[in-house]
Amino acid sequence: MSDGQPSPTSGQIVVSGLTKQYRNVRAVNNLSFTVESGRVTGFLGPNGAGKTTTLRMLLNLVTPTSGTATIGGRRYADLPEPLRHVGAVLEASSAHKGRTGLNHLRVLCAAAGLPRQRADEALALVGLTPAAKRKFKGYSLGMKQRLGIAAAMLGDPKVLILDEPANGLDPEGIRWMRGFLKGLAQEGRTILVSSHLLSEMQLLADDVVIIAAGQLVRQGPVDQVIGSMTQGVRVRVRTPQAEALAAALKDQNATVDADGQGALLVAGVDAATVGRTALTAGVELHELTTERPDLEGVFLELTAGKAGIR
Ligand SMILES: Nc1ncnc2c1ncn2[C@@H]1O[C@H](COP(=O)(O)OP(=O)(O)OP(=O)(O)O)[C@@H](O)[C@H]1O
Repeated sequence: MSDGQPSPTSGQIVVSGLTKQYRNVRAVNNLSFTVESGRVTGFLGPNGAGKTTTLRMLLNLVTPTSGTATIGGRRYADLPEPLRHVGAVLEASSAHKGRTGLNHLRVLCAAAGLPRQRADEALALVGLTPAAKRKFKGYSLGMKQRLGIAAAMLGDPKVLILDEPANGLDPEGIRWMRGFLKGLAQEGRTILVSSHLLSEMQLLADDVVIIAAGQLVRQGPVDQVIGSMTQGVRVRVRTPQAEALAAALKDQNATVDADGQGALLVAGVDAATVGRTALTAGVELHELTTERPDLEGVFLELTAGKAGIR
């Protein structure tokens, strides 16, 4: 759009100054972030950080104490036909035990005024067609998760919001989920996924929003968030003249450790400085690599001291 405003059909999520005060706990505290279309955004935080409360406010299931949360510029409550805009899976799907997966979805279609064939289409989308006529009580946890996603996809929404969708899934289920969500993002949809499985987020998410104790800690593309961390960044260097190089680097106030496999790990200076120091000292280099911490390390560092139990 030329004026830069999100249109009602856009899938941009904007959370602005969002706060939820329960009697004794400020579950969410002046939280602001944006989630863009065409990307998978990981919503991360330790237990009790306020992720579920934020998602519930986004979906009008919890009333904010202050602040706003909008999807395509509108609050969820103001969306016409919200199921056609936003699909959500907040907990493992529940359905009438004796009902088949297909019938469960048909009931939801009828209630939402959606065409009946959307039930078959949504089942096919999540690969559950072979189990369409089986009763829900016989579904595995993975199948229940897929059925929950099928229900969220009934309205062919532009925005999909999932709370811990990988919980309880086996590696094959997690792999399927990753491919499925990435595919939806490639179609231009907005995918917001909460998780505490950081290693999974590193494989799945394009962007991350990290919160702790109800507040924003960091937001941005996964690579940038990891790259912005200076602590934990080290330079791995291999040289036949380790002692000479270590001495020259220590003169630059770098910290130098042996990695036990014949290389040096240098902290406190960047790779360019290590290379220049080696050149000046007449030291031959066989390897010079910058090592960044993974998302797990970044997450622990960013949320350190912000206890999850409040
Ligand atoms: N209805 C409620 N009444 C009182 N306190 C609540 C309520 N819902 C959540 N809280 C508190 O708000 C804080 C945030 O909870 P929330 O469930 O949003 O966190 P979370 O990040 O989703 O955690 P988890 O990863 O453990 O699910 C917690 O301290 C929780 O105990």
